[in-house]
Parts: sequence; structure tokens; C-alpha cells
Amino acid sequence: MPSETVLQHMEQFGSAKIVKRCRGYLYVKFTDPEVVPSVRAVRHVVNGASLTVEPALAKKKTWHCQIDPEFPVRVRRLGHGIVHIQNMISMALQRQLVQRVLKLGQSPTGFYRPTFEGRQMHLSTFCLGRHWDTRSHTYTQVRSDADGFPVPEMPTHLQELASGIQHDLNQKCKEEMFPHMQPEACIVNHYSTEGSLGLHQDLDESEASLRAGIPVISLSLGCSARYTMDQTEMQSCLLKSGDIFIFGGPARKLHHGIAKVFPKTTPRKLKDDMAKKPGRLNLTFRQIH
Ligand SMILES: O=C(O)CCC(=O)C(=O)O
Ligand SMILES: [Fe+2]
Repeated sequence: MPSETVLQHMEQFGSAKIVKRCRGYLYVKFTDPEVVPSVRAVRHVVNGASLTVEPALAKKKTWHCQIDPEFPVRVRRLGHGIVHIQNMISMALQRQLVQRVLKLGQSPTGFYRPTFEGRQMHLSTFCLGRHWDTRSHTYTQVRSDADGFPVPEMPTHLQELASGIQHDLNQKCKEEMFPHMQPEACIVNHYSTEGSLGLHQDLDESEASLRAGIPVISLSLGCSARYTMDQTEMQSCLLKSGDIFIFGGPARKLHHGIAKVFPKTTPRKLKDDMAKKPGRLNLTFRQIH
């Protein structure tokens, strides 16, 4: 995509100029910092091509526009109400997410090893916005099945990310695929390379939201994993770092799980960020009410 086209696209938000070109990125600066919140993160579709726009680091107010993504974005429909979007999250955003999520995960309200139906799960987890209590199977405001600490709020950047993903998906697909999901909780799971998650359904959100088919949006980071689904027959799909998986509508009650995490599959550029907690990270965004 020519840089002039990128600039024209960015100028719709306010006066912008290109300050640098480097390794497939254009660095765009807005003269009016007020426009920054109105520029959506994730991907823009410009003249049929995909443009990744990364939020500015607060101090620099410079936006990264990746015009030359290393991996193509591909939308795969795996059934009615089941969509796998490969490479939706750019490497720059993946790195930022890993850094932020692992930092939250190290705090006292961070990762713990939950027990489900009397057995330790093969993953560690923490929640943002609302806590999913593995004993009562309800969403709570404190970590009722762990240490009783209050649940941290969901950071704005994660709420915006979930909205941006929905916005992009609707842009990419001709018809609106899912009802809008208001992200009230984000469950962060970490799997070591021995980690797994048995087949289950996500049914603890409100009856109304299940009935409306409000989707669960999941984002994968780090090692690749074999995601299994049981619809009319057992199916599986490989989720890689930067992929999004969404189920909703008629598939809202999909049986799903993680059968295997593949060692040594973290993208090279993400290795240093994941070094303190190697394996796979998964974030699921859910509306509870
Ligand atoms: O790790 C994943 O991709 C799936 C996580 C999941 O199904 C859950 O947290 O309910
Ligand atoms: Fe699930």
C-alpha cells in the first residue's frame, strides 16, 4: 500500500505527517494529540488492503502503521457462529499485550492455579473485570475461590481491543456475524507446554446473553495450541500467536478445549517478552449480563 494512501487514511482523524519509514512500518505523528483516542487500534481496511495501526506510546504520540504485515490476515469460518481469524494481532501489539498481561499476572491478584471439580487444572489463571469462580461457577467481584482479593478492573486498552476486534470483523465480513459483546470480564489463562484444558462449555454468563448468542472472543499469544471442538463431530484447529477465535450465535454453547500446547512455537520476536513465563497465553473476553 503506498505511503500516500496510508497518510490520506490517517488524515481523516486529524492533521498527520509521516515521520519515519522503517522495516515495513510507517511512523505517523498527529499534530493534535486529542485525536489519538479516536484512532482505532488493531486493523483498518484501506482500499481492500489491511493496515495495522498501533496505539502511540503515551509520551511519543507517534503511531505505528504497519503497511507490510509479515503474515496475512485470514478469516476462516469453521461452522455457523465459529470464526478463526489468523494473524489478526500484529507483532507489535502482541509484544505490548504480553508485557502488560505478564506484569498484571505477577501482581498479588495475578496468576494462581485453580481447582475445578476437586482437581488442579493444568493451567494458571487470573481475571480482570470479574472473577470466574471455579467452585461456584459464577462471576464474582472478589477472588472467592482463591485468596479473596478484589478483582482488578479490566484495563481500558483491553476493552478497546475487544471492541476493535468486533469492529474489524464486521468490516471484513459482509453481514454482521454476531451480536455486539460488551467486554465485562477477561479471563487470562497461561499454559505451560504440558498444559491443557478439557472439553467444556462456557455457560456461566447470563441466560439472556447465552440465548442472544453474544460471542466469546479469544486471543492467543505465545506457543501454538491444538484447540478442539465438539460439534456434530470432533474437530480441531491450530491456534497460533496473534490469532483470534470467536464463537457465538448458534455456536455459543460450543464444547471446546485445549488438547495440546506445542513447545518451541513462540514467534521469535515474542520470545524475550515471554521469557519469564514461557508457554501459551490466552485471553477470553466475555459479556456476563
Ligand atoms: O485457551 C483457550 O484457547 C481456551 C480457553 C477457554 O476455553 C476458557 O478459558 O474457557
Ligand atoms: Fe472455554
